[in-house]
Amino acid sequence: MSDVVLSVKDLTVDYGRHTPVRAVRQVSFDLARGEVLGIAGESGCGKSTLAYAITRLLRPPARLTGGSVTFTGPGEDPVDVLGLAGDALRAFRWRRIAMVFQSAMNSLNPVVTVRKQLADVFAAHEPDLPRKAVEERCEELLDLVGIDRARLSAYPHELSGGMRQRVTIAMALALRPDVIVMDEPTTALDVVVQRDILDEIDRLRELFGFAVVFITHDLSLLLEISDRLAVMYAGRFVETGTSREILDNPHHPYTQGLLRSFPSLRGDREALRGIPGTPPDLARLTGGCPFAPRCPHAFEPCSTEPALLDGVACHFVDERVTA
Ligand SMILES: Nc1ncnc2c1ncn2[C@@H]1O[C@H](COP(=O)(O)OP(=O)(O)OP(=O)(O)O)[C@@H](O)[C@H]1O
Repeated sequence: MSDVVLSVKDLTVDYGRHTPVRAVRQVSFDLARGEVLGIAGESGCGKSTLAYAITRLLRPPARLTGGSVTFTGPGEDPVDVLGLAGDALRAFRWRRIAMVFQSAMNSLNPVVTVRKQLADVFAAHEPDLPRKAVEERCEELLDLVGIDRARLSAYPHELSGGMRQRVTIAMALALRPDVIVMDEPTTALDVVVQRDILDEIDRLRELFGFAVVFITHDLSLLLEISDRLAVMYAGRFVETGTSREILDNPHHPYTQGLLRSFPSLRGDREALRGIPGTPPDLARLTGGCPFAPRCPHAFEPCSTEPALLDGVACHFVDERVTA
């Protein structure tokens, strides 16, 4: 049995047709069953676009223009996710891959009770489930995410931000998916609530064994919760490795800069230094390394874009390795 539940190869997404902006450029990764893959990068680097592409939630003007996404359930044949349509696609979402978005308020309907929002997932995907069984499943889901069952009758605005995010996690868990894609799920929450939710996600993952693609700009948070990490810049993965490798020995100058930009949740206190400059405008990429204008090590070879070799896309690193 393959240990890989999701395999993404050379995925490419453009916005617009005439002068397209390439927001995701040839991204590839394998996600093992039960593993947490963290994807880090600054605002606008294409993280959300990648998440939407994997879950088939892209909307125009975004277009998938290349690559493949393959899902393999335990003991099952691989499924070409990009080829799914209609009922097959609807059945696939939630049941196999679920998504948790940054803003719980945007994914919850403000005029519908928690009970009805959870029950709607079952109505759509398990329409034969009797009412009583649905009620029990909704209660169990709230138990799982640590919310009192009495809150089933609440409307989203009656819950705190942390509770609302727990409800969206409960919804994602409803059909016991194999993969949950989480896009900045804790960014809008204060640090203490953020910590509680991360612990909760970890506990639920231990319990159910789903794999997680966890997306955030906060690299230090990802280092804590991820087995493996991918650092994204200008639509591409520029460094990949285990969290340990990246924490102990970051190679790419951008990864090094990101690590200095966030306070470590553990370890020594160090002065924070941001990365000078701003991320590139994806509509104006020149063909060279997109990080070169901000890079302290930029030199002549950076006028061409480096390939991702042995987990890092950087001419300066390549030169040191081969020197
Ligand atoms: N609706 C749109 N139309 C045109 N271009 C878009 C659109 N949405 C995003 N883009 C382009 O795609 C790029 C990637 O956006 P995306 O939202 O995926 O980045 P992100 O890393 O998730 O950022 P954030 O953390 O701010 O959400 C943007 O920099 C922008 O150039």
